[in-house]
Amino acid sequence: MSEITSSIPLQINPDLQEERDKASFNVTELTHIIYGGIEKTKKRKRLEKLLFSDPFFQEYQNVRAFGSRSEYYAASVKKSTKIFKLRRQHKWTDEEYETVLDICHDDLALTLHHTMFIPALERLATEDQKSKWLTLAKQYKIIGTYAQTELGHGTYLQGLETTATYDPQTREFVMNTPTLSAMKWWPGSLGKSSNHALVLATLIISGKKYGMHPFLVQLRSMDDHKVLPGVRVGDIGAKMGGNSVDNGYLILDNVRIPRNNMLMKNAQVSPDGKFVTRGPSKANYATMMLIRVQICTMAYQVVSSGATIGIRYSAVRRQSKLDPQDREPKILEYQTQQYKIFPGLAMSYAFLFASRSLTRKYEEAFAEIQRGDFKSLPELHCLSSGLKSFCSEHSVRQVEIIRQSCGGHGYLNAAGLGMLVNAAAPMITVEGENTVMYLQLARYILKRFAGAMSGQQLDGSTSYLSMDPATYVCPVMSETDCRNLTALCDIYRYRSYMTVCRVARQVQHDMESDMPQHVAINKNLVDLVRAAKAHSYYIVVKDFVEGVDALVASAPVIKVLRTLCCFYAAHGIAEYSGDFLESEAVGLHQLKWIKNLQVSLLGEIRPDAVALVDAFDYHDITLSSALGCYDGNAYERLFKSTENDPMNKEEVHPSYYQYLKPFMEEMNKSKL
Ligand SMILES: CCCCCCCCCCCCCCCCCCCCC/C=C/C(=O)SCCNC(=O)CCNC(=O)[C@H](O)C(C)(C)COP(=O)(O)OP(=O)(O)OC[C@H]1O[C@@H](n2cnc3c(N)ncnc32)[C@H](O)[C@@H]1OP(=O)(O)O
Ligand SMILES: Cc1cc2nc3c(=O)[nH]c(=O)nc-3n(C[C@H](O)[C@H](O)[C@H](O)COP(=O)(O)OP(=O)(O)OC[C@H]3O[C@@H](n4cnc5c(N)ncnc54)[C@H](O)[C@@H]3O)c2cc1C
Repeated sequence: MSEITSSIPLQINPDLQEERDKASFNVTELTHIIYGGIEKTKKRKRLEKLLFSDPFFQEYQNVRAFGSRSEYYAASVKKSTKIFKLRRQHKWTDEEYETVLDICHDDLALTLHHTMFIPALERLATEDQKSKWLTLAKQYKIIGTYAQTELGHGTYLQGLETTATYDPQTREFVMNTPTLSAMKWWPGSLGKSSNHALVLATLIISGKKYGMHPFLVQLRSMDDHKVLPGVRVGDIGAKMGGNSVDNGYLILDNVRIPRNNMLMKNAQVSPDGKFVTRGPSKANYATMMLIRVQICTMAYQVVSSGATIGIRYSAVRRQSKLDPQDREPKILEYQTQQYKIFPGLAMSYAFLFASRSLTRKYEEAFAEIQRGDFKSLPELHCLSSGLKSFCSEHSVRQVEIIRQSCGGHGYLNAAGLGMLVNAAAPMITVEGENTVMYLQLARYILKRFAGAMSGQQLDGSTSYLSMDPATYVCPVMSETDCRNLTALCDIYRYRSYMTVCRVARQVQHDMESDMPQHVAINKNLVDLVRAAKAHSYYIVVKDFVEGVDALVASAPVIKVLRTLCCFYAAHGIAEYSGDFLESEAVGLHQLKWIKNLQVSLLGEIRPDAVALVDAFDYHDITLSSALGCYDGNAYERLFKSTENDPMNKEEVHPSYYQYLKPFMEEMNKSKL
């Protein structure tokens, strides 16, 4: 017993080293591909070194694990301000700053200032307004949030109740929260951190409503951070996760702001109260679309972090017996363990390619929109809505499966997986609740399908809806065909086509039976979501296949990625086999072959599993997991983590003197 210490061995756990030694490809080459080249990897490493040379970043983890809500929030404010200062000092570009946020792997107290407040100013303010407000925001002379959601409405933006009534006498807007349900509720950084908020409110001029518009409202004094007259603001309380952020409530009572505080890029109110719009009516929704695109990248980061922890731990954890003559095997040897974790590994690479492709499309469309050309907006809105929902839903579910695959230790905070699941869970809700976003995509697909039926030539992500289904023959004719990525992609495309076609015909049939449109739609909502999911799955598989096909890399790297891509596609067909059979994208024979392939691919991925997660190159502080550390010394790190537990500070806990001791004394004296 005396040999048991909590010190961490210097060497890599031999079980993990053994895995690294048998990798079939060069891990560094794949890391460079993931981060977009050698230079970007080097830059990230430099930033990592700069950040983590400050002991605060290590200490922060203890506060996160063991601190009170208030201590955690304070440490998070400290971390945000440290990063802001470093940004100014080193003149980081936006890209470098985003890399730093990725390295931190955290939703920080003041992150919203950068992720939403600044992008909203960039998208919604006029040039004059930008030169004032954006400059102040970028110099951290004001700290802001994006206050849209209310207690009564988040999804239905037309139902927002906060009002901005124009007063032409004083040339001001009067901001009001007319009811309990109208109070802003949820905005991040609102409760305690921000001194300004971009408040989305219904514009009223001379008693007439003009829809939702953005207004810049000062909430707190710039001298002492005290709340300004007419403003009531606070924190909404502890959440399942993300407790470093002060999501807040806000009540405005006749708060007057100058006319120029309405962000007027897309619509203007003249001094005498005339309303003029420019561009499409949804132009003010631009910031949400950006974040939806970013959520796909976050989903990649979430699932790849989970896969890293699950796979490294499974390579060092030994349990039970496979061969009765042999020692206990690594749990990674069990086929069932591989079946739980490898879908998350394959998904990581699928989402890497899909989010990269979506980001590229977003950047191209954004450049067009800046030039006043809005033609790509509907396609981009629907693509980003679908992929945001798909990537968040699948990543959160998969990380929870990985957490369960780590047995009891997966349940400890020190494993990092519970925190990851809880932190990532809101991706499903924020920036448009997933079902609602899938339905936006479904609505677009139905319209495009109707267009195709009437002979329109379609382009973009829905161009396949012009296909003639009669020409479809399942491209998998033999077991070997199952490895053909193009064939697998065709199967997804046809499944999607048939799912869309079926629901479109049903809606049409219901409407032709004299059902009002809204009744017909509501009667088919479940199948509409199914169609949007089928379309999104097809896009992700297509992006993965095309991404791997376009790669310039060594043969071993291409081979391992093709294997993963094949597994990702085969696994999806096996998991949703009912849908694929029902749409006749595959028959029973093909399904059997694909299921066999899926299982045999587990064994092919197995030798490269650790190398494939090493390629994500997450720093130990970023992962924040005793189970997933690079050196594989999971038990030592778990034991070490107990040192920081305040419960272990005293040999005898104060509750003993307060409760247990008197209780024991009473029990011992008792005659019963
Ligand atoms: C942060 C660091 C992370 C580092 C990563 C490390 C990883 C590991 C660590 C784990 C940490 C994970 C972190 C998790 C992150 C979680 C928190 C992140 C912080 C997020 C902050 C959140 C902010 C918010 O939520 S802000 C509020 C967002 N709100 C919404 O999105 C509202 C949703 N509702 C809507 O968008 C609309 O109302 C809608 C679309 C539902 C309906 O709108 P409508 O006005 O009623 O319109 P409708 O009649 O249906 O349609 C009309 C027409 O308009 C078209 N339309 C709608 N929207 C748009 C649009 N945006 N653009 C273009 N067109 C649009 C629609 O399609 C219709 O068209 P037609 O059919 O042609 O008429
Ligand atoms: C951690 C976190 C951070 C947030 N940060 C911010 C922020 O910074 N700023 C901000 O403004 N907001 C923020 N929000 C709010 C967030 O944007 C909303 O919660 C989100 O848009 C969902 O809206 P809701 O809560 O009104 O859900 P609801 O719309 O009430 O959804 C509840 C249920 O109703 C269903 N539903 C609703 N409408 C329909 C429909 N038309 N068809 C079918 N089903 C429907 C949904 O599918 C869901 O199942 C945040 C939320 C969270 C959890």
